[in-house]
Amino acid sequence: MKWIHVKAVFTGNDEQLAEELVTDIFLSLGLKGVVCDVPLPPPVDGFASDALPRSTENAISGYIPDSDTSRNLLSNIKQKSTELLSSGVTVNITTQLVDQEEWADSWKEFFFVTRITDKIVIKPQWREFEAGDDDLIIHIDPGMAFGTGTHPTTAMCIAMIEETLKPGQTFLDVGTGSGILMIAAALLGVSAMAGIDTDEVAVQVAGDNLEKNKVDPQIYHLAQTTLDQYPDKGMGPFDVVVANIIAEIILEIITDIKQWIKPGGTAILSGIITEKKDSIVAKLLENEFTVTEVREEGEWVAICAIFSGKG
Ligand SMILES: C[S@@+](CC[C@H](N)C(=O)[O-])C[C@H]1O[C@@H](n2cnc3c(N)ncnc32)[C@H](O)[C@@H]1O
Repeated sequence: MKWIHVKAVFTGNDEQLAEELVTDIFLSLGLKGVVCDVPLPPPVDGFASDALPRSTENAISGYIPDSDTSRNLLSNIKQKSTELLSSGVTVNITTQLVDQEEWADSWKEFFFVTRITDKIVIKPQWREFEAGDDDLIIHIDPGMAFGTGTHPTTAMCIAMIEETLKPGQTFLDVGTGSGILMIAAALLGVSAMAGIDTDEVAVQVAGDNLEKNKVDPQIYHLAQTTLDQYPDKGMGPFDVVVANIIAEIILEIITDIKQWIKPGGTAILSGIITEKKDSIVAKLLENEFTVTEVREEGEWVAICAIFSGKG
């Protein structure tokens, strides 16, 4: 099936009002997949700065089916957009014909089979891969959640988990995203694990991915929560606690991690930019952790630390 991709580039003295008015036209006329693409502030701590380029113009886009009625619908969109001139909003509409598959799956062409360590390989569902005898395969569909495994912060976490986690140990993933680190932990023989995220969608996507990877639901618990609110489900304290979140949040939760890690347990902290490394190390030392490794890749730092306190 073919769709018409309709894009409205707009300008206005009050850009927020302009955005609302143009979005309203798209939604009221029933366009599908409406996306707002406006210049945003730079990503926090550079997360995803290497992903898609940030927009330089204000645009709303959406899709209408390519059918007999699409010409009428298009002229309706154009007319309503012209009427916005009286509110000081100028809109320029352009269209492009696309295939349904092209629309739904366009991002997938950028996601390949990726070997993270000698053992662990990440395989998107739609790619072919012939696994070796010792390969551990993570099947992943990130959907709307962070965590394809190709980001250096995730890749460093996976490598550190592989080096740290022993079969039969317990694992906590703070900020689980797509659930990718929990799947790695399951492949490495974890006996029980918990994953939490503040984002409802992430918790849902993580659940789907754990199921796709056939992880036994008896061994894990997922929750939408912060660590300080995490209800004890009888799994903790944990042998290994991972948090791949931005440095500001890691700084805040180190005292909570202390409550959930076993004495002698390992914390793996990632998502830290170089400038924030020293503040994280200092906070760990203040909280009875011994830093055993600082790994760096480009501007990203991952830290491994052993908890030497009583918990
Ligand atoms: C960078 S992603 C990491 C995803 C995945 N663990 C990985 O390594 O690829 C960080 C995740 O942490 C979640 N998050 C942010 N702040 C949080 C908090 N205070 N507590 C728990 N999760 C949080 C976000 O919603 C996001 O899914």
